[in-house]
Amino acid sequence: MVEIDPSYVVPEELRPKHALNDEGENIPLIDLSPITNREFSSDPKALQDLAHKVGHACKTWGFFTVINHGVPSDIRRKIMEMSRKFFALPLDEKVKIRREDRNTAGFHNNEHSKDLKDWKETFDFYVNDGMLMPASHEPDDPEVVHWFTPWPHNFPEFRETCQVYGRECEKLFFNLLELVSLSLGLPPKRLHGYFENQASFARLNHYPPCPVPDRVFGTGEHKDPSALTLLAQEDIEGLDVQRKSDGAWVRVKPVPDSFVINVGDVMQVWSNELYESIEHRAMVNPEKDRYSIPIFFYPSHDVVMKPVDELVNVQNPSQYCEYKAGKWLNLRMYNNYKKHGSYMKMTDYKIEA
Ligand SMILES: O=C(O)CCC(=O)C(=O)O
Ligand SMILES: [Fe+2]
Repeated sequence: MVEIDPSYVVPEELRPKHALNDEGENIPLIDLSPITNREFSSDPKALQDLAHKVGHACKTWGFFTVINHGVPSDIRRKIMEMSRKFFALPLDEKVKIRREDRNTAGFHNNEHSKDLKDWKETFDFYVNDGMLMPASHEPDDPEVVHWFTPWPHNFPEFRETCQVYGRECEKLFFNLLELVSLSLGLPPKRLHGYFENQASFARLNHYPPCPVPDRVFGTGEHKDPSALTLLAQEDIEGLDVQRKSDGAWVRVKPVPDSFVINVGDVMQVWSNELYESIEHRAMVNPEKDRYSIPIFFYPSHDVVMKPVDELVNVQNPSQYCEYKAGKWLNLRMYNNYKKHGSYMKMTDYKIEA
């Protein structure tokens, strides 16, 4: 048997169960051309239909794939190319821009999900570089600091491409946010203000081939902290999603030039659990390098997270304690990094029934 570094090996009882193939009738595929091909408001019926599809996908799966989304394919191809080039740099170059304790931007090859090392290397960058974040997760500490991305030296094309890609995905994100808001019966721009000084970040993931793919996770089973995540993957599959109806793991079939969208923890709170953040993971394979790029759209640090008022009433009381968005992200990063038990969950902030 091939031996690998034991810190990657998943204990027998937690070994990933094989995922079912997504045969098309599973994770919803949504064509966004009604909003990308014309003015958003020009056809209210098409818009409502689309919002309905998005709402149904959020409720039943928490995941859906979008096509005709408006993000130019050449920009997407370009960032995948830059990602390959970056990870092909010598390790001693990459570690010069290694991520620090809380400020997670930069290179990392030691990612833990639930106390295990993930079989991957990553580079994180902020969509709004230099954004404000709380200095610590302590609720009473008022200090805020700027978080910057440590960009690789002498590689301006990499930085430019990442920044342009972030801006393009942001447009798609705001379109999706309108659809999600409409699907919840809210005004289309009801949630936009929460992203004025957004703490969103993108992650380039590189999963090298693994001789024992059934004994490791590329990215361990987890939920995203975001409001929504937009994930670009290529034709090498590996993303598995836990089906809400029966808990089975389902492999997401890569659709060319699509994005996989998922509901994150913040949306779960805003929607007072009408929509749930769903567990997912990435698996690796024995022969091929796999690259993926999630962007986690996250609100401004000073936004107080709680279910939106319109969705709370006597029949549906708020299920969550109020918590500052930046404090929560900071706490989750801190706990992940320090390897304190399993990762932070939004459900830790549920109001006891
Ligand atoms: O690589 C993938 O397909 C998924 C990665 C992921 O879920 C994450 O980085 O949060
Ligand atoms: Fe994720």
